[in-house]
Amino acid sequence: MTIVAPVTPSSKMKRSPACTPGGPKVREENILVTVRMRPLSSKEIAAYDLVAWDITNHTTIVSKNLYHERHGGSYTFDKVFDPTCPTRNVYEEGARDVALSALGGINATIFAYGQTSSGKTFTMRGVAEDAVKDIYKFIKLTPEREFLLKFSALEIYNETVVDLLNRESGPLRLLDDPERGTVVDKLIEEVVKDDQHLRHLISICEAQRQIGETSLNDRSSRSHQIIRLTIESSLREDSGCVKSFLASLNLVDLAGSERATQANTVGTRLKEGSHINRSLLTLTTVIRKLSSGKRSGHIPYRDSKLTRILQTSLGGNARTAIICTISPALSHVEQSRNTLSFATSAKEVTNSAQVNMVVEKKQLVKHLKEEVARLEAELRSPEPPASSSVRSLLREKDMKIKQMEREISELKRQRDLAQSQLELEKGSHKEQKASGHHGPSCHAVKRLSFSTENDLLSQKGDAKLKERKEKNIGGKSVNSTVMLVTEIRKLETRQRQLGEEATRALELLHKEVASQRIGSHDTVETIAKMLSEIKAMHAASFTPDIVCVKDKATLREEIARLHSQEGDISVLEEKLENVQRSIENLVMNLPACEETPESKSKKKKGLPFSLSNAGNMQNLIRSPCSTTVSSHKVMKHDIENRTPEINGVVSGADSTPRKKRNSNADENYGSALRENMSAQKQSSSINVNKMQRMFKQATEDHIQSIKSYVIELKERVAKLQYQKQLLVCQVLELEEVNEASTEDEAETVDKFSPMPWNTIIFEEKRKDLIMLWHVCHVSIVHRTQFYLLFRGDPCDQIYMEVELRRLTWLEQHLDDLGNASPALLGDDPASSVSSSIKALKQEREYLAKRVSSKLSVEEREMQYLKWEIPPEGKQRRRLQLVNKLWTDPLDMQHVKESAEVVAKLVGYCESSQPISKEMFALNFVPLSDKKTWMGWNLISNLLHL
Ligand SMILES: Nc1ncnc2c1ncn2[C@@H]1O[C@H](COP(=O)(O)OP(=O)(O)OP(=O)(O)O)[C@@H](O)[C@H]1O
Repeated sequence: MTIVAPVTPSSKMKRSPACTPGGPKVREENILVTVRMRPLSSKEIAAYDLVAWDITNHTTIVSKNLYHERHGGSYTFDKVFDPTCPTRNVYEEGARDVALSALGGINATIFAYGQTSSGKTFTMRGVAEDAVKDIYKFIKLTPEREFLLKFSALEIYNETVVDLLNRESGPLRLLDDPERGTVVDKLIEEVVKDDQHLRHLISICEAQRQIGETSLNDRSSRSHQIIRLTIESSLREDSGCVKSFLASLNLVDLAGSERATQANTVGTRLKEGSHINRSLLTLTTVIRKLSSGKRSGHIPYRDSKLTRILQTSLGGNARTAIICTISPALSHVEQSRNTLSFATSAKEVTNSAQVNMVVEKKQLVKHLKEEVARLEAELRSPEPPASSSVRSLLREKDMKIKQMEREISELKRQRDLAQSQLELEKGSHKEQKASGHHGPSCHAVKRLSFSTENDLLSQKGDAKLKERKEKNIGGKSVNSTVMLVTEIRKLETRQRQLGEEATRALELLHKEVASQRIGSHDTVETIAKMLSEIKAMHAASFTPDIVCVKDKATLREEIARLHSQEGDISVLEEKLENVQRSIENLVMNLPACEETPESKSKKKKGLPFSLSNAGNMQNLIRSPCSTTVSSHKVMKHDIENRTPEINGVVSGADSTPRKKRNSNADENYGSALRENMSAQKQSSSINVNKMQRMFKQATEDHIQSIKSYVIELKERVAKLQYQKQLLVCQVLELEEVNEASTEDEAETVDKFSPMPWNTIIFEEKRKDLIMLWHVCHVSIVHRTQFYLLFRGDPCDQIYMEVELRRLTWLEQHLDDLGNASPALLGDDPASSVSSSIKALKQEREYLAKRVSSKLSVEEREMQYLKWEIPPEGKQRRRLQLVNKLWTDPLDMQHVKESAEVVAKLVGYCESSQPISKEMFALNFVPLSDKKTWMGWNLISNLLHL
């Protein structure tokens, strides 16, 4: 067989290869998806199992639809291999092209996906063997290149990464490398000597891998295995090429998805199964998301170690082939269907593979040395290598440079001339000024402002002299301006040819002309500057009513500003309190006098914030109302309650009238006091009552004015505080959003961050929940009720989120317990995973007892048939039935049907009182009504571990 450079079948190419600027070619293509169906196993034959699938052609597989009510459908892939097909064919048509891409610098990944015992390991073993053969054949056929192969292998067992070449190194960490993506820390890489060595390394890994016996597979792989071959190749030394191809080939044998009941797993196997299913669920989710074109959205690569390590191979810089393996047996038809639907999604995923090039330092140094030597030799040789055309080109350039230099020096000369003329002119202006004559601009100003003076001058018979002088001065000015303008024109025509030097000269001349024409240029500039400063000051002193928040930085600045104002605010508040106290004192100490009912009501109305009305004041101060509205209210209030003569004085809310009003009030107050004193001193002919009224009036007015000022200030304080609160809230919200979007260890936060609720998100979250229920061995009654109650209504979101949070915590908790040493578990036997399983077992037994009472004979028979419960078996049929419920978290049909059966058994469907969603409220307190909610005791036991 001849090995040719790997190519992508043209049918698979989505786009013609694009050229990355300065980089390698990028090609976007779909994942290559093939399906392999193994023969019926001896066990299946012995159990008279039937073949449930037909392979109608090389690309299509169809369900035989033996259960007419549920099964059916046909699936098309890049290739479908029947049970008679040898692995060599599977490799050639489903993996070789991709595998050999690694030799040309393109990352490649081949993985086998399928149910347990479907033939993944069987297939991958053959694929690895064939790939090794082909790689070494290719190397042999490419003598011009030098190849360096490095081998590494790992397994992911119960979410722990282990080095298969060095098991003793313990669990390995995953690191994020900005360039290389996820990297397995301290994973050993062994340089491969030859094909025999490579085969040997692969066999070591096989021997090291976690294998366990399940009822479905005597040698079931309990871990995901990734064999990585890094291939670097460069042209041999004498070629002078410094770049090498560098790529990895990943051969991935996934652990199989399994139904706990079918695989009859308990204890360790069950825990393994949970982890396997979890990571496969993440893989499925990643593939589903990538296939639905949601590449820009969040792809949960980080939810499992498997997807983290394979990230590049899933929608990234790699070519990928997936071989999906299925069992032909009818007893596994649901799992096969799941595999096929995974394969269907995978077909839609596109990768953007590119050729990865590296520069070998050693080769680069060698290449540079050679280059230097060559140049040195050229220099030493008597005849310059440049051709005659190059020489003439150089001469031409030299001439041009010289010509430009000449032009520049000419321009410089002209500029100097213009400058010296200007100097001269300036000097003559000064002289004229000193001798009492005015320059043109000054003269013009004088003409405008003091035309009478000129009239006088002409009247004095000095007109001729003046005219001559004017002509002389003005003429000189005009001449020099014209000359300068001409210079500018000249320069402008040459400007295009002469770069910077001309531009600078031109600018200079422009300035000079400008200063000649506008004598007050500087003044204008100063004024403009002042204006802008004034504007800036205005803007700075203006505090916006509504703070426009654009980003977090703006917010932080705003908060800092408010913080800095806080000191002022507290001082202000203190002052306000003092003022308020003074006001209250004043009110208390008002001189006693007879009060008419009218004046009483006036007083009451006019003092809204006296002690008796303090509550009112609080309300006004706390509310974030608009200043204008409340101020307006107050002012209106003031005006309403002011005596006519004082109203006449007070006309507005600004400080000037206020001062005026205050001083008026002071005067009134003072005069009243004086009058009062003199009244006491003098005779009783003066009306004391009238005096007292005047005195009171003046005092009240004084108080009112202070009060309205105080109210205004307090409102401003309240408004500032409200603004600050608002900003702090906004910053917190922004920070939450930021944290949620950070793809880091805080992935869990992201998982629970609120996002727009739609059916797809609901379905995804529900799938996560179902898996978590399974992994945490949650009561199946609880699962049923939750499943049936929450069907995607937007208001269900909170319940889903809370349930997810709880279960994630619980899963973690159970995980920790699982990893803890017996000593750490303490004496309480209930604090373990096994107690949860036991509780679930008890629940199943309890439900099994209800099968006879809750299902009619016909219903029972139907269910037995549907759930494939044989008439005879070790266990009672009803327990067998219940044991089959809620056992496959990946199969949504199974979940739905399980929920329906459990609902019947607990009488959920009959219940006249619908279960309220609030019972799933934010705590796990067991409900007293066991009839409605019988699952709580079990789940609460679990959660109170
Ligand atoms: N195409 C095939 N032809 C013949 N026998 C096969 C084929 N595929 C698988 N088998 C046999 O089926 C059994 C299970 O296969 P294998 O161990 O490869 O399954 P698996 O999918 O890797 O299972 P697990 O996920 O449990 O590791 C093995 O005995 C294997 O030899």
